[in-house]
Amino acid sequence: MIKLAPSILSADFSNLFQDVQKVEEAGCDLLHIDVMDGHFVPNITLGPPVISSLKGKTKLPFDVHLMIENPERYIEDFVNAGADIICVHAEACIHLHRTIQQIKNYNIKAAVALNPATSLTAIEYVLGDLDMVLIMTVNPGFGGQSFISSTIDKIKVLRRMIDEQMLDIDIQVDGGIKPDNVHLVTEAGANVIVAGSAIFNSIDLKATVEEFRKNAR
Ligand SMILES: O=C(CO)[C@@H](O)[C@H](O)COP(=O)(O)O
Repeated sequence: MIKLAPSILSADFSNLFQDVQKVEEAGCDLLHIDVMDGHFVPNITLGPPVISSLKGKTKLPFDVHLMIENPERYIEDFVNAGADIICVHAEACIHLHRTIQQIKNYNIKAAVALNPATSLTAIEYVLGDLDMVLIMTVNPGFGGQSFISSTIDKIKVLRRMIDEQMLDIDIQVDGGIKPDNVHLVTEAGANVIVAGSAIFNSIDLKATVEEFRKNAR
């Protein structure tokens, strides 16, 4: 069974709360919140005040994906804003192990994201400390990009690493995932699916969510 995490990057920001309600009613599992700083990625999005404005208004857990440099400086702010999962990029952390421990000290879930060109060796020695690994299936920064198929092998190798070590870690994928290609990532071993444009541009949200779940089997 997959978990579906709509990426609010593709939501209508002028009606953000209503869009969050819609994805909750359609049966999604997590709210994927894309935080971008204009440095680590070219785009700028939102920060803790927007996240805290949604807290308590939805039952969906907040899955906060930090596409920012020096994320260790802001972990406390995002925890206070209501993050349930914080994901940092391996490429953005000088002391990745320390940053993961910093997140876990708040008793929330810790995740690490890897860009398409980053090897799994970047997380080899911290894998046992993680609740989730995010394999980026596009280069981070923008919604609506095309899925990069070379990431499928990376998902397969990661699934093998997790299973061999008998760890309980989610594999999340993010970027260019639609109902018609979701099987590629779930067959490879992913179980948490981020989808932005496919969800928020859908004219029949419930049907799209069902299609994701059916095709992911
Ligand atoms: O983090 C990102 C992009 O950096 C993603 O969360 C995208 O927002 C996913 O959007 P789609 O590719 O599904 O439209």
